[in-house]
Amino acid sequence: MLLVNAWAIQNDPQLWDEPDKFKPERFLGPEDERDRFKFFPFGAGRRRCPGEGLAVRVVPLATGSLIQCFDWERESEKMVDMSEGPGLSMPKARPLIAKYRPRPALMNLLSELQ
Ligand code: HEM
Repeated sequence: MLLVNAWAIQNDPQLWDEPDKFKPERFLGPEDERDRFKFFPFGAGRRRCPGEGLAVRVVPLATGSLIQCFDWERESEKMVDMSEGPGLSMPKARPLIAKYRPRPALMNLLSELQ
């Protein structure tokens, strides 16, 4: 069995400028020009994830809805601990605890969903 260390490639400072920084703009270029073996969250080749099309539509929709509908806060002033725990799917070492409340403009809409 061949196991590719995707984490090492996707965090390699020789491939990425400040790999540990949140810089979504690094992905703004046309998709065709991106190196498919430099960033591959859905794998590569014949066994690559068949759910990619669904995932790239549903994840932004779900995330956007949560941001649009609720105000979010950390539970304290401390920054979120992004340490990784053991496991293949890179779980957070400590769970994220956040506070949220519906945005006033959406109270009526959200109450109709029950
Ligand atoms: C953000 C969401 C997702 C991520 C990051 C992800 C990532 C991956 C990765 C890395 C693989 C292994 C690819 C390889 O071996 O090269 C995989 C395989 C697979 N994924 Fe996903 N996936 C996601 C969502 C989904 C969804 C929504 C579905 C189905 C509705 C799905 C179905 C599958 C299946 C069936 C395989 C096995 C393919 C095979 O072995 O031939 N995935 N996925």
